[in-house]
Amino acid sequence: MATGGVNADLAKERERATFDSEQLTNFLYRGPEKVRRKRYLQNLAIQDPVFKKAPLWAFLNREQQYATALKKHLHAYRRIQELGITEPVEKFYYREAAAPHENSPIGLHESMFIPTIEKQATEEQKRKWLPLCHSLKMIGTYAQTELGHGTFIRGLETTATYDPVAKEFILSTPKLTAMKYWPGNLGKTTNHCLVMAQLITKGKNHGIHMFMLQTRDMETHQPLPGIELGDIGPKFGFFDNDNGYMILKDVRIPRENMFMRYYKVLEDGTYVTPPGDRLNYLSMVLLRSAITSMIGQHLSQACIIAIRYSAVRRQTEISPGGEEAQVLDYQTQQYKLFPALATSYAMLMAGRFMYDFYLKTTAQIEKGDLGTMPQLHALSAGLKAFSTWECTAAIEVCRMSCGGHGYSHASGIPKIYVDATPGCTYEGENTVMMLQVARFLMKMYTNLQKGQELPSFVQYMTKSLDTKSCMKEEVAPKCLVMAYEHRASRLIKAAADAIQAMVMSGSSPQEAWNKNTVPLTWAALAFCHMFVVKNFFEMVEDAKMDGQTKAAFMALCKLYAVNGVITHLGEFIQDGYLNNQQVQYIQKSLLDLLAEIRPNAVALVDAFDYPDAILQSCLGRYDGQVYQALYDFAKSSPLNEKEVLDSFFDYVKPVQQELEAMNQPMARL
Ligand SMILES: CCCCC/C=C\C/C=C\C/C=C\C/C=C\CCCC(=O)SCCNC(=O)CCNC(=O)[C@H](O)C(C)(C)COP(=O)(O)OP(=O)(O)OC[C@H]1O[C@@H](n2cnc3c(N)ncnc32)[C@H](O)[C@@H]1OP(=O)(O)O
Ligand SMILES: Cc1cc2nc3c(=O)[nH]c(=O)nc-3n(C[C@H](O)[C@H](O)[C@H](O)COP(=O)(O)OP(=O)(O)OC[C@H]3O[C@@H](n4cnc5c(N)ncnc54)[C@H](O)[C@@H]3O)c2cc1C
Repeated sequence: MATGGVNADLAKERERATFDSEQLTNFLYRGPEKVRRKRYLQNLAIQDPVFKKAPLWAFLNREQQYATALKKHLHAYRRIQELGITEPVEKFYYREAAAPHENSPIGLHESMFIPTIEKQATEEQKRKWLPLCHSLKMIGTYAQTELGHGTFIRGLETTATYDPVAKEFILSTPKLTAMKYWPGNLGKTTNHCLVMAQLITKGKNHGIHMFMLQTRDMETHQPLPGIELGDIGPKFGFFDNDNGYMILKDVRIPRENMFMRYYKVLEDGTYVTPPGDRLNYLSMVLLRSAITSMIGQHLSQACIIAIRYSAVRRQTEISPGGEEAQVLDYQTQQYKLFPALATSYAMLMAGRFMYDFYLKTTAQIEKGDLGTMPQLHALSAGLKAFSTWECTAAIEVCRMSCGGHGYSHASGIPKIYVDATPGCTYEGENTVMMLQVARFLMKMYTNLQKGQELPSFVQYMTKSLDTKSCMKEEVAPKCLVMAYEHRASRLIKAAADAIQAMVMSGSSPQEAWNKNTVPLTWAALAFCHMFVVKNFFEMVEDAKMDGQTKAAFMALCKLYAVNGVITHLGEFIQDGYLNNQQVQYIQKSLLDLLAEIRPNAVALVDAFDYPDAILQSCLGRYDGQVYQALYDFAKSSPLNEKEVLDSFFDYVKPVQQELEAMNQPMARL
């Protein structure tokens, strides 16, 4: 039954593209040399027999999924050291190819535990802990969230009480709600964690601080005395990770286990005031800064799968007796998939900006300049929330656009979705993050009213904005960006005015804030949306690539902006900024852009450059041989190992016999 070769429709798609997808790949990965290196590292992992031989996660139970993910990620960790790979992005390429769609049980060790030691520990602490971390003698995680509190971290209830006689902290879980609950890999994998706890010294509570806690014996891996911990059970996704719970019964740790780079408790219990507020929130900021790119990649994978499949899938004769159309030719299918594709590129660009901004700002913080921390916090919180909301919604659109096959794990999309969607919750629940952005924007608005200078990315607020759009029949990027600026400014002003009016008429600032959190999130969302649109246009304009590639890229960028206006039309027209005629221009532009992107759709997803071995999708295969792959997937289902299952004899047969007996004429008498 094997067909072989590249599916004819998909081959045609690649021939008709107006640009060379390799050019866009080079731009996405920052140059041809980096693309070569990425492919080299990915191939090394793909060819490694340890990874190659492992069974597909979809056919394993949870315990097996955990064990396989652990085995693969530990092997990858060792190989990365052997190969001398040190760049974070290169480690990422290798790991992603080594264990595609499998979340690392030592992921938080690498993404939060080690970076926190590097950034928040003293030189002495680093000397002691980092070598043990690198050799995996110490495997750690980030234990902050509790059963009762995840968002409001000032309300955490775990305590760290200093005993100046023993020169130790006593870590305690005073009540049920204070139990640590959710930290990744806390349950079974790790033997250490960073604990966030209320610091109490000399009878005074100084708020939450970070402590290093050993949870398990480093040889036997048994929990240490006074520590109860375990796995929290199966979840919506992240099956392969042991998110954990932990109860601390007066566990003593040495004074030196408090993270003391910025915060200090002296031997006699004196608390030394830190150089700035919220420096111990920096580990969260790191992950938030990385999430926008990460979620953009999740969506890009879903787009490859859905778009390649839509080019192969034929359904319904367009005219009676005629050929069935490729579903990608339906305008409605394009309206589902091309905005999703544009969103993935938009987020990859926003993620690129965000991570560079993080590196720049943290370099300043390292030098003691904390001035840009509020901007870093606002941008990382806002882009994390905006990107995870947009991308997870779009992944689900991609899944449904594959019809029934999208619902099967054979498509690969359900797993992408369940592992992406907690990004809306972890590292700061999205609504809460949007309200942090709003807090920053309100402050900027007040500063503006006082005539103060604003940071560059909110300077558009200082422009006296036109009341009418410059939009013409030829929908120009400049007018689109101005429309987004106008909408954001208007919504920021509306929220600020509403709060100010309530305060003027006697409400407290808190009351006025709490009665306006919905308009505040509208303002924050509009700000983030504008930021992403503007950044996308700027990055496309600055991109060094040939004219045809740039034109194809620009069409996507315009579609992202145009589609956003249509989706949020009410907010763009509420004050008459856009008139009926201009809205019609934008609607027409949307349809024109769908048609313009159509011939390039497959090339635009090929540019993401994901090998089949990473995608692991029967529908997203490069060769388009989806039907053979679906058949092979079905055949490999463990339910097919036996022709007749034991459950047939255990359950079906006895009930059949009982029913037969009940339905005998004699039995009814
Ligand atoms: C080596 C590279 C590795 C890179 C990694 C790469 C890839 C890995 C990526 C992903 C890994 C994949 C999977 C991992 C899977 C899961 C990991 C999940 C881990 C977690 O899930 S781990 C727990 C996270 N859990 C939270 O995320 C809690 C959210 N909750 C909060 O975060 C706070 O509770 C908040 C903000 C709601 C309120 O905090 P609050 O009550 O203290 O503050 P308040 O609202 O009163 O504001 C007072 C003043 O503080 C300012 N302020 C606040 N935060 C700031 C900050 N961060 N920086 C600077 N300023 C800040 C305000 O702006 C304001 O400023 P002002 O006064 O000037 O207005
Ligand atoms: C897969 C996964 C991995 C995780 N890994 C870790 C980890 O490694 N370490 C760790 O410490 N934690 C971890 N967490 C926990 C995670 O960080 C928290 O769940 C998250 O911060 C949200 O907090 P919460 O659960 O308390 O939500 P809640 O705050 O209880 O949210 C519930 C609802 O209340 C709303 N809400 C709450 N406060 C406000 C407010 N002030 N204003 C308006 N609305 C509000 C929210 O918008 C939401 O709709 C993980 C969670 C998941 C799902």
